[in-house]
Amino acid sequence: MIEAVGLTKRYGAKTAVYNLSFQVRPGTVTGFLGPNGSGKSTTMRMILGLDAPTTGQVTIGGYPYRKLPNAPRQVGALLDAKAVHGGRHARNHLLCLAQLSGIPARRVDEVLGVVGLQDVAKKRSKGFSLGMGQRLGIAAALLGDPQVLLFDEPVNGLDPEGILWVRNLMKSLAAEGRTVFVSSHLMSEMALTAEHLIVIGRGQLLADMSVKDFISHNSADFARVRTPEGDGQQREKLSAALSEAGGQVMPEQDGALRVTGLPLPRISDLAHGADVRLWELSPHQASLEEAYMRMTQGAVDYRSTVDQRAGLQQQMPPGAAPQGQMQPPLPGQGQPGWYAPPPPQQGGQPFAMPQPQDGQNPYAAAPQQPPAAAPAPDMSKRATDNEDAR
Ligand SMILES: Nc1ncnc2c1ncn2[C@@H]1O[C@H](COP(=O)(O)OP(=O)(O)OP(=O)(O)O)[C@@H](O)[C@H]1O
Repeated sequence: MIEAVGLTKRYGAKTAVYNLSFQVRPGTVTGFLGPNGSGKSTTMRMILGLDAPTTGQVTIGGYPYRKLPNAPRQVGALLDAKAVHGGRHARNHLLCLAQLSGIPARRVDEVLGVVGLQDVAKKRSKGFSLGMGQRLGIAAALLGDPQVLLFDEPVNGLDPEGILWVRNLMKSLAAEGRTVFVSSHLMSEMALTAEHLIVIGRGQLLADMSVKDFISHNSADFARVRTPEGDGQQREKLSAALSEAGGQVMPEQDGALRVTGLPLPRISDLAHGADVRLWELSPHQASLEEAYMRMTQGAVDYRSTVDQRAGLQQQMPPGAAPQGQMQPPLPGQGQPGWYAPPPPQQGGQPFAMPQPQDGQNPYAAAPQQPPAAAPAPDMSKRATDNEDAR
């Protein structure tokens, strides 16, 4: 098990990680999520003893990495697949690592087979593609047959077959009872790979829960309802009936209505009662990506005054429309990358604020102006992050 307690890392005036406490348990794949620059790599480096915490501690099986007996055989990691001597053959690279840790040479051939590089074992790694480099990095992580594995963006550069292979590999390692901690920006992939999530934003813990709970806490299931095309009157009539019955109705770009707060049979009955024909009535579950974007967009809303979309979202939460009156679509609404505000059960909170662990939550006191101890928001980078989200 990996355990972080009050982990904080400052680089001069920059706080990369602040008061982070979490556990990564064996037997499941734990995903590590957070926007660019949120502190994931810094946290992983501290777990691996490559960076010293400013305060707090992180242990593996009860020991800091540097005090762990026979660490390379207990912990394997892929941090930066490019950190390889490019002039060496893949096999020689692994042989060097194996010799340093007292691992027998036959294990090198085993892991080359596991990652599918046996045919290029005698090729210099500088000629490797991004995906081949990732496979070599994964082979190095597996070399000591460790119980604890950390992977920073393992699917980076892999083709679909490679992504599927990594997914199955992570799951099978966890199923063997190992501790598997993996970061990724690919939400769809994380949803298929991880069972548990640790989400950080600006170096602080935002969520530590199962994928299932994360999605249900940060999104709302909804129904999509479609009336006959070109019949705006029917659509308005249905919208009024649904709103009157307590539903939240939002028009989508393609003319459908997104409804929350009413079960499907009730929507059907209300449509029938209003004499409105339906062309579509379908249930939809929010994706991990949607839940994640809501949470992290919410974090951006909380800080930024430059994100126009944030302002729009705050002005028009779901259900804010007067009863029976349909709001026009928000700019971008219904387009890929548009994410509705958090569901009403979150009480309008922009995101699940981390609870103070030592009474010093830096965001609680002055939400718009973090004190020096807190990770300072990088406004230029945040704007770029939001561009990515769109
Ligand atoms: N050695 C360092 N010196 C100064 N600042 C650093 C150093 N390492 C990281 N940082 C800063 O700490 C913050 C967290 O960086 P980190 O690389 O841990 O984030 P990340 O979540 O891994 O990002 P990404 O998803 O982009 O890989 C960033 O603002 C980064 O610029």
